[in-house]
Amino acid sequence: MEQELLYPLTNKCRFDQKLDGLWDFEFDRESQGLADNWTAKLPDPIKMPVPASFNDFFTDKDSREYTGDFWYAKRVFVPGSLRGKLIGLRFGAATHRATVYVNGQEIRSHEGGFLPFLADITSAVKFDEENLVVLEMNNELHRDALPAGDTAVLKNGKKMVKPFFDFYNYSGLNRSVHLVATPENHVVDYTAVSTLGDDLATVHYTVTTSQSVGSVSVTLRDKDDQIVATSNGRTGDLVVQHPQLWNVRDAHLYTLTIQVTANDNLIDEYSDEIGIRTITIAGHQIEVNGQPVYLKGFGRHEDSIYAGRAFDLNVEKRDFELMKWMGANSFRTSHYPYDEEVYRFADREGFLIIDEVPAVGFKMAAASFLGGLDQSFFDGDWTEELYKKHLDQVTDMIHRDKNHPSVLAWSLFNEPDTSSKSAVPYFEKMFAATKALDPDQRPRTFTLNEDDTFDTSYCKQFPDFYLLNRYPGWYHKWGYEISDGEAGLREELDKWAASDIDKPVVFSEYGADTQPGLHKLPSVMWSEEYQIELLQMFNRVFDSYDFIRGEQPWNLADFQTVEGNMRVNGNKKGLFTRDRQPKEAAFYLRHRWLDIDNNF
Ligand SMILES: CCC[C@@H]1NC[C@@H](O)[C@H](O)[C@H]1C(=O)O
Repeated sequence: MEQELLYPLTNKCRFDQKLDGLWDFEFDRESQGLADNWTAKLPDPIKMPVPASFNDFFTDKDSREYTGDFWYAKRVFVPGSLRGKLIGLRFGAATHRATVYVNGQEIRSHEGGFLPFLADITSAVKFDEENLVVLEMNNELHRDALPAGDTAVLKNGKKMVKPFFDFYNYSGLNRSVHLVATPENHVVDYTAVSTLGDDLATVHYTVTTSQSVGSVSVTLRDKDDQIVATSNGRTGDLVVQHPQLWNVRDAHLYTLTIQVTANDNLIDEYSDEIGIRTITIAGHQIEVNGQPVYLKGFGRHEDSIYAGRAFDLNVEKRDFELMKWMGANSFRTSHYPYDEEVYRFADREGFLIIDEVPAVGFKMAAASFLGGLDQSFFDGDWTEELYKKHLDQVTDMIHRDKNHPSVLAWSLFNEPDTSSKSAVPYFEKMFAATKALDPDQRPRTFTLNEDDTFDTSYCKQFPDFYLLNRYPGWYHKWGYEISDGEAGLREELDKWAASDIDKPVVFSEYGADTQPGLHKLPSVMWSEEYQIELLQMFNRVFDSYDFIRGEQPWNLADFQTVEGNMRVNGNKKGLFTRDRQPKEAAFYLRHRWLDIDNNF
């Protein structure tokens, strides 16, 4: 669990320099790099862009599919002007695990390929000189790690990942690396939680500093840079008269500035943009500022050609333009926390985010889809170690993202195996352990997959609202049989309706693989016509039940997966192609969504 996850910035007290660009890179096929002193020098490196996944740059399959240890290295100049400060390297994401060395000194390790971590290199750094930064990394999948899978050893001795999930195991330094410097006495973390009154709002804040000395003052400014509230102390209330509330697709942000002073000297300063809003679940309604919202959006992936799972500001900008064009207002960070810039986009644009940890593949049926066993996942002897890593990553996700107004809820699993009783103790522990992590107490949930229905899931008691992944018309009752698929879906929803459950239901996945340009009259599966017919079927169902409070088809865009006889160079359920151009269904769904008010 990380102590310092604040987003880096440069100001009078702090220094932040992105180390994007070409790093040295080398596969360590024999896992001998450490023994052969690669921490001092990579023997025969190539150049590798950062941020980027290494996989798709290569033209040979051994490199693209490489599984095992690999190393990055870069010489980093640290200016002498930073003397007296804490010097760090902040990694946005190192997938899936890394150990950091500076000038040959081991600094720290980190497990978890989708969340940031800070390496304090103060003791190893040389000022006004180049410093050798080296990372030893590994991208193997294991059942006791997130995301879950296996790593097989082929007869030729090469390793190969067997994901229990449906996205490609893109690996590397997928997000930016920052050289950062902060004062020894600095702001480590803050929280800001809003409550609303009659034409006023109260932002209750807490500030954590690395040392107990020094005074803390907090100022809130509006978009015109006018001070609207101030307070002193490491905890307190900022009372805002006539607040401009953050709303869905009507975002208003304030700048919160924290200053640490001692003897009238400014020691540290940290600023961030926050939104004043509340999130509540009221019966079967999801409410923002006490107003019901209806979620229109997507499951997504951080995925694009060339750099794989790398965060790419250009792709993110295009994705938001597409989602706004569609009339969307939300998305799920399927199936892992995304780059921090994504949440800042959503804060500015007024999008709601269901923030998800990579607790994906916790289901042996998914593994059997890829040749695994058929036992219940939570019976495995790996669950104790898995739970530790799972809780660690939920904790860091909430710690990192808790101050974003866009974050609506936390998704603690994607499609876990809850149709076995052995899942219940694991869920009991996880939901109990995470209850108090979010100062804003946002709802917690997980997605129920195809096999985990109203009748078969043993874990319906845990989530604050339900996310349903349902695939009639694709994975079963497909083609001309889709009418039976609709009937079966309605039968299940009739049971939800007849039950005493009064919580919102959001459809978080449904869709059909569609080859762009494939047309058939009448339709056949994979044709653009069929994708529309399937969406029409789901929309008829959604419009029949008032407790359905959101629709997020799978997926915004086509994305890369492992090879398989059910994948045509990746998953094609996108409403847009992988290069972000619309399929016919995008126009159909846009027409529907532009007619549905955000507060419907
Ligand atoms: C029946 C499970 C569906 C599955 N759900 C998780 C996503 O990550 C996959 O891409 C999606 C699919 O197979 O299209």
